[in-house]
Amino acid sequence: MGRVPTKQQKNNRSKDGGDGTQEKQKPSLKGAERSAYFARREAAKVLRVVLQGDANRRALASIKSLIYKPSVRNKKATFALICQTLKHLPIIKDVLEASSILNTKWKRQQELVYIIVYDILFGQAVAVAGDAEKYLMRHKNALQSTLKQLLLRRNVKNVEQLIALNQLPDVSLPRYVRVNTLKLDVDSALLELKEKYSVEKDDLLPDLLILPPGTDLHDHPLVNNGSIFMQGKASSMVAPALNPEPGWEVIDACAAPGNKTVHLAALMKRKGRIIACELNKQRIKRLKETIKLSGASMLQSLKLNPSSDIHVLNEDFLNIDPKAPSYSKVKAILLDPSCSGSGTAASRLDHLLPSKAAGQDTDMERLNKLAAFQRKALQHALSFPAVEKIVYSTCSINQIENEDVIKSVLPIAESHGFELVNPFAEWHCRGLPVFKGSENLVRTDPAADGEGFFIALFAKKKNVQKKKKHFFPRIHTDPFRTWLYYRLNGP
Ligand SMILES: C[S@@+](CC[C@H](N)C(=O)[O-])C[C@H]1O[C@@H](n2cnc3c(N)ncnc32)[C@H](O)[C@@H]1O
Repeated sequence: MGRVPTKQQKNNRSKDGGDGTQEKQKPSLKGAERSAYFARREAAKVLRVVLQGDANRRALASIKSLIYKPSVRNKKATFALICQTLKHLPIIKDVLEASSILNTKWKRQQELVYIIVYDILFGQAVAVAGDAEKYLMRHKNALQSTLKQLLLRRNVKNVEQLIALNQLPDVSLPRYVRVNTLKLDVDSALLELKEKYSVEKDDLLPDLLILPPGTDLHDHPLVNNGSIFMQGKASSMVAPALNPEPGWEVIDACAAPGNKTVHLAALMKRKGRIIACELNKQRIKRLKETIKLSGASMLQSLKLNPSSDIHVLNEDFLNIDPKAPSYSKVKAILLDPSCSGSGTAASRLDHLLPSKAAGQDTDMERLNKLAAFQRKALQHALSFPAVEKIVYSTCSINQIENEDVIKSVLPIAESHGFELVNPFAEWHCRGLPVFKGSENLVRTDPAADGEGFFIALFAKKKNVQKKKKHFFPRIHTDPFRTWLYYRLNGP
């Protein structure tokens, strides 16, 4: 399975066999056996992070993003091994439990055990190499006969039928890439990609290109040098929905990893200022990397005010004082808060995770907490004095995080002079019809569009903007106009 590691890679291998645990001795292996040995340990490391994140309901990263880290060398083999192991995990766990072969030592290395048991029961032949392989291969017969008994008990003929009992449909998405116009124009990107792939322009977003499903671009030079970003269509719709003008000051309220921040920078054509606010210190690093890769420049201080830059702020958005002079000119806010991620679960392969198997993700307490934060953050965004537009987005399909949030803040938004507007008139999929005006909301459908996103755009009513400029300053000196103003606008 996979490539033989290079000399450099061999030297770089950690002394612990890659799974965080000491193995007595490095086995002397050759060729494919050696590759499989290391792929299992790389896969076990990623699987540990994925399963721990899933168990805590706090995933630090998706399977794909962990695989694409430079530390994972044999990406293809490792990815396949993790997906297959996760797909078979309920069966593997049942077999291990029923066969009672794991003592405390092996339970501490359970991710590596899962991977090896996958290979023993369903995958490739396992060479007796490495302590874990040796141990599990000694129990090969017990594992195989326990699996047979399991199939009998569940009344299925084969493993495929057992898996099919709790599987979600496969999603086969086109590969979308957003051209980073800070570095490359769309036609040049199209030409370069066309040399190798079949590529089309998207009909809604001018900087988006569509490639066939499964196109593997993670090592493509245009991706590596930041000329294109592997970003889905729904995610690429959020910054254009806000459509900030070059020269504006904009806050990206929940910014990391920064895909939408740098999209804003591209749309603003290097003119204006973006404050990229992110609470999580660990994610600030990712945010800065994204900005660096995009070619946008980063500011160190909010006080400086050059023509175009991104200022990264490690801060709770809710703690930013809207009345502070530094924010007095903020004209637009992009609010893409933490959400359940239910709309991108399939593309992130979350359906393979234990907590999501058989549609168990109905943790209402968590959803209520998320919705409470989303409402608070949106209300906070509405209180910035000079703001003219706010875009709110989630990658969730849950009404509680979407329409319900908008409905609950709508009276406050209207009291600040905002209305809901429709950012993409021609878009086919709209918000759930749970209040008047929900036809302005944008949804993307996980089945038809591959991902379930939600976008709401608030804009200051035109007459409010105008009156503030021309009419309001005079109301103190003209009683009739003061009366008329309040008649028309309310208190
Ligand atoms: C959905 S992600 C944003 C994705 C980002 N807009 C992009 O397109 O790359 C939400 C982010 O908000 C951050 N966050 C959560 N609560 C926050 C808060 N109170 N203030 C600022 N950032 C917050 C999370 O750490 C997370 O990085």
